[in-house]
Amino acid sequence: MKWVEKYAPKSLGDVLGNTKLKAQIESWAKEWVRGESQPPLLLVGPPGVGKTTMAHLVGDEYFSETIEVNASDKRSYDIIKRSVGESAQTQSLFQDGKKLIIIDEVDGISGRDDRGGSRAINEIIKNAKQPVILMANDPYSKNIATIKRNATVLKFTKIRSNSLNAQLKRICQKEGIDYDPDTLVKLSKQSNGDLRSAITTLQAIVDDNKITQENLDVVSEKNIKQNVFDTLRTILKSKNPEHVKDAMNTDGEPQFLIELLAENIPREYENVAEIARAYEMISLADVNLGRAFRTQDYTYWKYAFLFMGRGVADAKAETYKKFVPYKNSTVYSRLSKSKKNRNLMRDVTQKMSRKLHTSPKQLEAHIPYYSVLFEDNEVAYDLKEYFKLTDDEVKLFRSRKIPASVGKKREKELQKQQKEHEKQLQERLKKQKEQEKLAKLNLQETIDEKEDEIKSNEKAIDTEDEIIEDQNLLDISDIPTIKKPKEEEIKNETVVIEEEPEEEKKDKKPKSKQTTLFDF
Ligand SMILES: Nc1ncnc2c1ncn2[C@@H]1O[C@H](COP(=O)(O)OP(=O)(O)OP(=O)(O)O)[C@@H](O)[C@H]1O
Repeated sequence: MKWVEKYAPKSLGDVLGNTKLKAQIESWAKEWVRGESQPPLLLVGPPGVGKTTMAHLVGDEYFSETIEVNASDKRSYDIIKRSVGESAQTQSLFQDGKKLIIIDEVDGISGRDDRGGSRAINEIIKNAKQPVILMANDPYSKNIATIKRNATVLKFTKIRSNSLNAQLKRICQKEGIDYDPDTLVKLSKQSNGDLRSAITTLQAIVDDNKITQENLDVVSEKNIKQNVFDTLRTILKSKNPEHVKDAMNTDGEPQFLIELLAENIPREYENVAEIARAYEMISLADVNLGRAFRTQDYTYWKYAFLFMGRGVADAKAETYKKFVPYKNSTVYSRLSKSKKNRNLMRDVTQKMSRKLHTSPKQLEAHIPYYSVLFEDNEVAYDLKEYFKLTDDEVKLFRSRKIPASVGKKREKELQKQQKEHEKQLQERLKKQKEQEKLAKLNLQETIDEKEDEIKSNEKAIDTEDEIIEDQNLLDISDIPTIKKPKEEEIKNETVVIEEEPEEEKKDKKPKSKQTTLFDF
């Protein structure tokens, strides 16, 4: 069931906001009940603030019957003339209490329309013998200038976002929906005081019993000026050209509206010919939209809006008074899912690329191979830890969660491995120290040996010195004699040193000679 209806106020006390106006309407109703005729009330204000709701609750609580008509509906105008018109101008035959007449969308009627128009309505309300409540959105519409003079005008204001937020929370709690409080605050703010729009959007964005920021973002992007679901509702529910035109004042993407219409036309329209006509209209809208984009000639844009707005609205012969649960476009919910996946892919590949020193784009191509690796629980756990992935990010590779037991087991194993590693490290250090110690000892030994060697060398040198000294003390006769050169020898500039005979030399050599290290 549509939540705006399910959670509509059941009594005047449940209506949020506009409390002074509520009291004013109640005292007006009480006057009627006391038999005091009152001028009609004209409730004006933005959509979705409870004007219609309040009017109906007043009817339920103070009058015997409520008759509601739409001022812009030709069939409704006939009703006004035939039954409401009469009952509005005459007393009931049976005097069984007053009938409240509610005339909605009076700003949509045109004085030029010969079957109705503001003149007819003015006639009715001037001579009203029954309580009449009229409703309009635009207080400055020239269509209601005369009506305003004949009625008490009550201006409704937007509902505060705090009250909206509280109501949305209540609905979520009653529906057992898992909600993110920040998303509700955001939705309340962007609903711009329109409770109907807030509740409709809330119901549309529920996905898998959850309300997430992402779902809201997908709708919000297309939902800037007029809530796109309200535009959809107006096109499908109304035949009033002015209202449809106003509803088209949405900054949302026209393509999104086309998708929404395509999804919901067969939910609202029952007649096959109407459905065919409506689809023909959105097909023409689509063609013109394509032309607008291709040619950059935005005249086509205007045609696109006319086809999807007036075209679809006029495809029905009469408006349907029934409850219709509109659905968000499946195209966009699919897009929302793929947007979610794209974001996931981007986050994961960025994390992995930092570790692997490769580009995220390249990694994207390898995801299927990683998925195969992720099939094994322990490998999946190790990869998750290594790349520092979150549980949600692991979902990119495998749908099953990594069992908690695997994590505990791997942690224990890792701790054991760490201990083993530390032990090995300690042993290696110990060995290294021992080796260093041994090397030191060897070095000391070599140093000692060398020192001994040096010492013995020094000793040898001392002995040699002694020998040399001894040799210095040898007999002068050992020195070879230098003969005086003859005159002719001097002339030849040659000096002949007379050598001793070898035999004699041998005899003159020292008797013993010590061998030193240097002789080797
Ligand atoms: N003041 C409110 N208190 C509680 N619920 C509200 C209030 N206003 C709107 N709603 C919810 O929104 C639904 C639509 O409100 P309603 O039709 O009364 O708005 P409206 O002001 O008449 O809008 P419109 O001008 O478009 O007809 C209600 O059924 C109810 O669920």
